[in-house]
Amino acid sequence: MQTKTPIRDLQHIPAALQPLMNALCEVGADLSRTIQRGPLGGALGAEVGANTGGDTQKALDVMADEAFAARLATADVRWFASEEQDSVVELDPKGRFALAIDPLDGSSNIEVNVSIGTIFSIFEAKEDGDASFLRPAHEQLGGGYIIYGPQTMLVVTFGKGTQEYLLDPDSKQFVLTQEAVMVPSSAREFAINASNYRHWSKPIRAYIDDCIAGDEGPREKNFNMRWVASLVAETHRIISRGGVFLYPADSRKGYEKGRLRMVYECAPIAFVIEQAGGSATDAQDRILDKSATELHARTPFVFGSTDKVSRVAAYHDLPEQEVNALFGNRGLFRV
Ligand SMILES: O=P(O)(O)OC[C@H]1O[C@](O)(COP(=O)(O)O)[C@@H](O)[C@@H]1O
Ligand SMILES: [Mg+2]
Ligand SMILES: [Mg+2]
Repeated sequence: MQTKTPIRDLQHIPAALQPLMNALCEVGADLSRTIQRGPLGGALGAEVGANTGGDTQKALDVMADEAFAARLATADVRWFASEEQDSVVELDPKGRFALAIDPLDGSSNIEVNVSIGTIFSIFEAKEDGDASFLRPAHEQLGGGYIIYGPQTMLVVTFGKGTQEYLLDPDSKQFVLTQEAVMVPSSAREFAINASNYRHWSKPIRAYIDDCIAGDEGPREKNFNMRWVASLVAETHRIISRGGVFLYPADSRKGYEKGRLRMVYECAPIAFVIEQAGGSATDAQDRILDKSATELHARTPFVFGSTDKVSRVAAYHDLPEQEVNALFGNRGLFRV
């Protein structure tokens, strides 16, 4: 009898990466169950320490990190880089790949029963651990996320479109549900943590001011706003119904380059979004053309429908007097 693989439909996954992807999904399915059991399995949201970035580590962050590292050690992975570890770890000296991971994204939502996720990025391993990750993001072989929500899903790209899989709770396998995910271009929706308004740069404020001004402003139409505080959940909404996400740089100490991490958050999400027909920038320049300078480096991040991402960049090219103008007087973007 053939044994069941964690992913049922393997046809879009390059053969060399199938062991790695099956390992990721095996742990993802286990985590999904742990998350569903919530407090029945212990205090998943209990604070247990802090990581290199100074973020609080919760029990589930550490549990997820350990589970992925243990399982990936036998999945052809040489270098393992995690949000929860200070530096790159060598798992298998003979492994062909380097994998960067945010084992648990959206930690602040663990206790409140809101969608959280795992984000991962795959490169060919180099001799040096750091050099395997500090390279142009377009060199990724694969990137994606698992979302633990009402449904658990895998969304992934290997450079030939973006595919979506659903974890079937009956068979416990990830089943292919979409072969070519496309970001819809129609949504009038933006996602940003608006509590940071006073810390933003003028172009970001101007862009958001004009969205909020709705049909009375230069855009002459109304917009809706969302903020889940789970990057994976925001990505999944944008992949499903369009819109734009912004986590810009701001003037708070430690947020000079925004909050999100280039290697294991922004690079893989950018890859998934571009392969689904959308765009991803640092507010001006394409993320996939950039390289992280260090493992835990942050970058401003804007992604979603291409027209919206381009418009955010265009606000950065406005003459000073246009950016400063109250929305009612900003002429260049009148539709
Ligand atoms: O609390 P803020 O500043 O709005 O930040 C929310 C962002 O932080 C994150 O939770 C950071 O990820 P982690 O939970 O992996 O640290 C993102 O998922 C989310 O987009
Ligand atoms: Mg994260
Ligand atoms: Mg995390």
